[in-house]
Amino acid sequence: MKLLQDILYQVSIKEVVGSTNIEVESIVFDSRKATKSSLFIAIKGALSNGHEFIDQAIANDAVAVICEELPESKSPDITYVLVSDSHEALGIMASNFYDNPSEKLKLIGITGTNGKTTTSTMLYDLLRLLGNKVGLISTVENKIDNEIVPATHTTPDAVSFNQLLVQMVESGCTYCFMEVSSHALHQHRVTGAKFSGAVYTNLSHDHLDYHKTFDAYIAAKKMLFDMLPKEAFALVNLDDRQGETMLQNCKAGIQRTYALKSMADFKVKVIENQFGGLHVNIDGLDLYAKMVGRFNAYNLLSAYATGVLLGFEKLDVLTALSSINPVAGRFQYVISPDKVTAIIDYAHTPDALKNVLKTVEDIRTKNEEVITVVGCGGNRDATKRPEMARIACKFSDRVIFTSDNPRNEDPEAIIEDMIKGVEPQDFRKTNTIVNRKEAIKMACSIARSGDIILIAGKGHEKYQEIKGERLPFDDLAIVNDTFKLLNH
Ligand SMILES: CC(=O)N[C@H]1[C@@H](OP(=O)(O)OP(=O)(O)OC[C@H]2O[C@@H](n3ccc(=O)[nH]c3=O)[C@H](O)[C@@H]2O)O[C@H](CO)[C@@H](O)[C@@H]1O[C@H](C)C(=O)N[C@@H](C)C(=O)N[C@H](CCC(=O)O)C(=O)O
Ligand SMILES: Nc1ncnc2c1ncn2[C@@H]1O[C@H](COP(=O)(O)OP(=O)(O)OP(=O)(O)O)[C@@H](O)[C@H]1O
Ligand SMILES: N[C@H](CCC[C@H](N)C(=O)O)C(=O)O
Ligand SMILES: [Mg+2]
Repeated sequence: MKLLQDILYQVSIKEVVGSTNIEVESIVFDSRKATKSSLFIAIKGALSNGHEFIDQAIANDAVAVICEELPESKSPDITYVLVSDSHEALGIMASNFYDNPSEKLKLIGITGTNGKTTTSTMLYDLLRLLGNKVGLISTVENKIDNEIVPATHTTPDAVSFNQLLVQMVESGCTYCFMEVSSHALHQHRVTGAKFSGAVYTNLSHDHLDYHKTFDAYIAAKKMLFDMLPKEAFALVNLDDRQGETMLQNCKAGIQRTYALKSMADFKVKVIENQFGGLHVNIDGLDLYAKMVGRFNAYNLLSAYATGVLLGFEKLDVLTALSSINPVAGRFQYVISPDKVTAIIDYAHTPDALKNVLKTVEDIRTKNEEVITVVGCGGNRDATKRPEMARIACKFSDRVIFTSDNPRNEDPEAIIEDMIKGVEPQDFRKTNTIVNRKEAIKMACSIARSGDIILIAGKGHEKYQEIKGERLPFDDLAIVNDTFKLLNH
């Protein structure tokens, strides 16, 4: 229970109709979730306009409404607060309503196109190994110390996010590492939170369906750095073109860079990259890590730098990093008795796919074939489809185009979009099998001893989303079953 006037602290208000000296029991942005004494925030969304549900929220006993347009007919017992940006107001109010939980632990945000889950999970594992109670908010799962809370989004909505932080604080967590997606930043899901640090991984082609232009995508990512207070640290990848952009006008008192190629505060050198893992040199010290791929050298380095910026001893950080296991579905591989290697990887952007296939190229002997099974998600950026198909062909000997999560799109139409990117000389390498399970089975059955199969796009996901339904699906389980069946 909280007074509306306290929840409104720091919200930019244009007009108030009614009293703000009223008690609020819950804060909701979905009219269907309004109950007795709820505060309802009307949001103009991608699919519908929450302003059309104000009366429904009131019918469900909401006592106050936050909106960008005042309704023509108002209920006399309801307080209406007019704001210029409901999303922003929701972020600030959710934090106020839950007593600003982000101020009660060290919250570190990780943003960028690729590497967020890997880096935040590494940091969660690292800080636990260093003896702390830690929270994690990620695509794969959320964690309150060692309790798993299933994730629905990469970054939860403002209310769920603050609720998770409250649970972390109550469980004694002193750190929380969280992925901050560009959608979340643009929709102000984390506005109002106090970050102790922010990490930038990289920026490449994704989500142009939502942000429309690359500049708008950059601006969304930069919001995390613009939010940082003076006491915070900002850590950016200087090998990435937008690394320095993130630091422009950033108020964080500690600003540090990391890189493989450029001059930076934190540097890493890759000594060996093999299926067994990475041998790197960080700050003059050797690290043998279980992760595979040069891109993971960036993730290891940013995790190391974050550990050091949080005040931990360099050697302790490196020792802990060497024992951390890779994240599920990120370059996760199985080798059949017949020596066929199948890699399951969450690469669902052109850059990620290129990185993974280049890693395979680095490691392979060239006597074998690389067979890639790949699809693209429906209801997501369609312009990455031809790019991903072109890259798959460029770095593979054979490619099977298939479905990812078609969502509400026609899977065959998605594959047609992909095929537009195939260069004429590469057509002979390609096949289309719309059914993902059949595509994986086919890849396993044509592979000969020594060959490498890459199954890209779905990584850890345990479902396939088709027409609003999430059907059980598991790339890794299908590979294991097929290998068994084939006696490979
Ligand atoms: C495009 C997008 O990001 N949409 C997110 C957004 O929904 P929205 O505000 O656009 O919702 P809407 O359906 O148009 O409804 C507008 C408003 O009317 C309300 N409403 C609606 C119906 C009703 O009867 N009553 C009512 O009050 C809704 O509750 C909402 O407040 O806000 C919702 C609450 O936070 C999210 O669940 C929803 O995520 C959708 C499901 C989604 O798929 N999002 C993906 C793209 C996403 O966010 N992905 C990123 C990761 C991407 C990456 O980095 O790879 C993530 O962070 O997960
Ligand atoms: N630092 C990196 N640079 C480039 N590619 C990477 C990097 N780290 C991981 N990848 C590739 O991107 C894929 C996704 O990695 P990860 O899940 O860590 O990214 P993410 O940013 O969390 O993605 P999402 O936006 O879906 O949450 C991996 O499977 C791998 O192919
Ligand atoms: N967080 C990403 C995940 C994409 C995963 C891929 N399997 C797909 O469905 O496109 C998104 O929502 O765009
Ligand atoms: Mg993620």
